Amino acid sequence: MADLDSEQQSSEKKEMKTEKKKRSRDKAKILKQLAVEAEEQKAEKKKKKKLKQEVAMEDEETEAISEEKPKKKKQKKKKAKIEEEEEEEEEGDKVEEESSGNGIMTNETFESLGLSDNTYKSIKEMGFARLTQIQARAIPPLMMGKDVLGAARTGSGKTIAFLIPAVELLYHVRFTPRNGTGVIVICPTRELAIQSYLVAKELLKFHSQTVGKVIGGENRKKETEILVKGVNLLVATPGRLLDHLENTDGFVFKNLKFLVMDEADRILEQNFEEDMKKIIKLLPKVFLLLAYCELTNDSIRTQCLNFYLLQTRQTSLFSATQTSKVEDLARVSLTSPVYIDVDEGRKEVTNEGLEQGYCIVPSAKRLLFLITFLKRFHGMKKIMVFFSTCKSTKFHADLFRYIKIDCLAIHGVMEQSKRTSTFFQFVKMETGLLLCTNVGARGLDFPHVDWIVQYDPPDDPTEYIHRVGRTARGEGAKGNALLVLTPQELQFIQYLKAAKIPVIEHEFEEEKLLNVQAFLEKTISKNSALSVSAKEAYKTYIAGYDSHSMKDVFDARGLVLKDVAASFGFSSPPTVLLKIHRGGDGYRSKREPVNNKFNRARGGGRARGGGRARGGRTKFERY
Ligand SMILES: Nc1ncnc2c1ncn2[C@@H]1O[C@H](COP(=O)(O)OP(=O)(O)OP(=O)(O)O)[C@@H](O)[C@H]1O
Repeated sequence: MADLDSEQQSSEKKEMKTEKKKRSRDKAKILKQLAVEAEEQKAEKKKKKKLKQEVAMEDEETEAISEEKPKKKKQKKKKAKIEEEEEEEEEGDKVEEESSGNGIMTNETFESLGLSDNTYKSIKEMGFARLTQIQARAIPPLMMGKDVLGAARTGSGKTIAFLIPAVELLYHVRFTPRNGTGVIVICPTRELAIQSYLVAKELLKFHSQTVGKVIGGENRKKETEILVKGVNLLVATPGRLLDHLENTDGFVFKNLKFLVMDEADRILEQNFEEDMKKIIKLLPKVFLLLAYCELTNDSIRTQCLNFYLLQTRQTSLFSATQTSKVEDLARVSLTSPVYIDVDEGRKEVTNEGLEQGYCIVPSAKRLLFLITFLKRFHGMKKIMVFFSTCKSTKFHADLFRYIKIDCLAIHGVMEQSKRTSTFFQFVKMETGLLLCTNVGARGLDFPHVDWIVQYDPPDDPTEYIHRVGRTARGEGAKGNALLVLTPQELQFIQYLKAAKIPVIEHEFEEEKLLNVQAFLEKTISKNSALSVSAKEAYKTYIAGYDSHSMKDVFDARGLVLKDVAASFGFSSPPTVLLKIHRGGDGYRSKREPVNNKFNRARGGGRARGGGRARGGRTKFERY
């Protein structure tokens, strides 16, 4: 037996060694490539800066002698101001980079946490040795039973920061299936719930406690069967969780001890708010029962009884961005919460390895710009492109496939099985293209994404932060982000800067665009399926635009329909019924004031009312 063990151990060691070698080889390869890219980018930046200075000088001269239209002049002024700020920031950044470290890791080890052997074994298998900052600061108080409000940048390991204490709690209280659910983790999207469920499953691999998920779009009957058998750690999306809480007999949740809201600011936005209120009302607030009958050691039993029966349900809220709503909930519902803001005082809210740029593209040229970009990087990089509506995502996917740009797509009006398989397909890809709505914006941990392209602008800086957070995740990781704005939308850059998001301008080079507008128009007009898809996309794009909450920047009244139509492959605007709210309160309510990160300005939180708000109007699907 001992021989077998040592044989197994040595073969495990060998496997680990080979795996480690492979990883460090991959890493070295990536680092080498990144170094080359960084050099190229540096040279490119220098060239651009010089060019900008020359253009600025020329502009100044022409401005002095010409009588420009006031609107154009205003835009130019705005641009100049932004450029000036960019340069100042670049200088400032250099000083900051030199003076402060930018890592997310600590020197603390998982061993130092005093975890159960089985949890520790899983963590070792996952390849983690040291704690990230949020883990070092959140795990100890959570394991002491405290409520935690945790904020840390995207990709910094928040998931296991709350899952490790959850697993440890279930283990120490000795939960069994018949005790039902002891931990619920609520996630805003189905894909994120699947991802977190898989991490929880890995952490529970050597434990006896059970794990499950309930998410919209999946087979409800199967979920019911699993819930009735007893799921100790349950990951859920809000709507489906509420459904089971209200309607599933045999779902035991009276023993709930720990509730986690991942992406809490999103979960507390308007379209989840009603569900969340009901969920919180239904869930127990005080521990009622423990698995103490199964404890054999009397003193431990007494300790557990004393400790846990006095406790209220532990609650924890996590996100990279926080809004006043999260703080309000924390104030009302959490018991003496521990506030952890890992990135307090950082000059930037996004990751250091992220190169962020924007490009001012005239509305009529947007599609050509995107196709030119994709043709350049397609097949060599892993790219995510964000659209504002489901129909627009679908149309672009249909079109790209037709013109032989392979792509995947994820949006809210797809069958869940297709969504899930697409999600896993993109996880596995080394290079590839994923078109998506904001279902892809939060929490998803696709490895090694090179580019995030925001083809349609985000609703606000908060959404921007989460979208770009799909790249440059983890210690030392790099990535690129590109925001496409029309000249009328330039003002959005000011909001990004106010939210501490560093973006630089990339020159729009019209002469470099692929000359395929006529080809696209012909292709779309000849293919009836594409044509219908394009019309739907065009219509929802305008409806989405009209409902934008930042009306000072994204005002549908400023759209030139002929140009918008061109970006959907039409030679003239198609005949569709458009309802633009000229007075303009849209379907989505105003943004919350910028008030993130525990009363510190960070991104712009905002309540959403778009999409299929419960009981509200169904206008178009944004997710
Ligand atoms: N201690 C660690 N050491 C190394 N890698 C880690 C560690 N903890 C987590 N990771 C890895 O870092 C990546 C990002 O983690 P995670 O998805 O939890 O980030 P997050 O903070 O929740 O991001 P987001 O805000 O986008 O949801 C994952 O691939 C995860 O496996």
